[in-house]
Amino acid sequence: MIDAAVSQAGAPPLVFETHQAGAQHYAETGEALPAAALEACRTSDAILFGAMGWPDIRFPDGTEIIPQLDLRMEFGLFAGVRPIRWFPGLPKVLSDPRAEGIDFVLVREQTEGLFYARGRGEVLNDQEAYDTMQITRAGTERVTEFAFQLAAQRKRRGKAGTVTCVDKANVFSSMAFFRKVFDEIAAKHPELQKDYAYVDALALNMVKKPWTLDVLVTENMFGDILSDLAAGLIGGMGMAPSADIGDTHGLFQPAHGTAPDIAGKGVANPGAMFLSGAMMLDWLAVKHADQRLADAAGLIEAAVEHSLSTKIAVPMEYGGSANCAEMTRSVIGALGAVRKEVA
Ligand SMILES: NC(=O)c1ccc[n+]([C@@H]2O[C@H](COP(=O)([O-])OP(=O)(O)OC[C@H]3O[C@@H](n4cnc5c(N)ncnc54)[C@H](O)[C@@H]3O)[C@@H](O)[C@H]2O)c1
Ligand SMILES: CC(C)[C@H](C(=O)O)[C@@H](O)C(=O)O
Ligand SMILES: [Mg+2]
Repeated sequence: MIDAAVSQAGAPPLVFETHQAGAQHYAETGEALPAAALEACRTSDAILFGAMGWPDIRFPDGTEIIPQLDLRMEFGLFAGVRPIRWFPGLPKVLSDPRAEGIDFVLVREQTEGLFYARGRGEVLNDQEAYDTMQITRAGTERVTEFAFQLAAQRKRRGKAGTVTCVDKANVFSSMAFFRKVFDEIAAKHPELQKDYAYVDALALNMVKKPWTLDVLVTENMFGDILSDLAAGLIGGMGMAPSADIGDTHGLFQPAHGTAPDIAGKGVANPGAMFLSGAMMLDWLAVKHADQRLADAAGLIEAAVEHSLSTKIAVPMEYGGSANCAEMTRSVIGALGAVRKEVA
């Protein structure tokens, strides 16, 4: 898919190197993220990551295999960028016609928050267990600044230019601190708007009036939960891409997991993987100042939309009959059609 789009956009071919990692690889070899794979991630221009978690990440001996969390920490991938957009052909989960205007981006802090507790949690005894939330000034500043930069880009494309701080500042000191730092960063962007929402109320409004949302910035665990809720607004995880962005590295992966309930049947919707690939090309286009890579990203997005809107292939996830291979063929086939439209 990516090769075809890159070629049709007239960009030089990307060089792919494939490495194994994850829970299944660990079960087979005793290694979760081999040194060569980690080194390849470090030295590559970008990391395209499959969904991980086969069928669970926790092994009977207590070992946890979550290479994506390791990579977020290793490369400081602090911004989890999770866009949600409705386009024709996606299920209309909400009956309100304004739901066709759903187009927002969740920016999830990914190096601290409640995930700080990973590997540090304590089960004191059979009655008590603790996990600690960490919010730092540096961590909050960089993710909030990222969210404002993103809102500025979106404003140039006609969006509202509003960043909403999603927290629980009414109860937790750590979250009140998150909001305070958010405010300081917001003050540096007077041309953009800021807003606040408690995470519980935001969850309500994400379902009641998601078309009012633009850019959301939030703590790690809240972002994890809200990004699945958000995907539900467009029919499920199958069109929910994700980009994990740091100062030097970018990792691109669908927001969904390994879908054990349907695994092995060939029925998964590959859309989130395609759109994650498009996010990677967009990011590489900026990194290399090469518009052709952005064009390739645009072709993939347009081909996914064309394939769905013309109902050439309706994924099983949405009650249609197209399996993963058929969806893939349909979207690759649509690349040619959309290129002619663009030309
Ligand atoms: N980014 C990741 O790698 C990631 C994300 C979430 C979960 N996981 C891991 O994946 C495993 C399964 O987790 P889970 O079941 O809670 O979440 P999941 O995202 O794998 O699945 C949730 C639901 O969405 C459906 N679904 C997901 N992707 C789909 C697709 N492409 N097409 C159609 N339907 C799709 C599944 O069938 C399931 O009903 C766990 O080990 C978990 O830790 C990994
Ligand atoms: C699998 C899990 C560790 C991961 C997370 O919690 O970040 C996933 O749910 C995600 O959304 O990327
Ligand atoms: Mg998740």
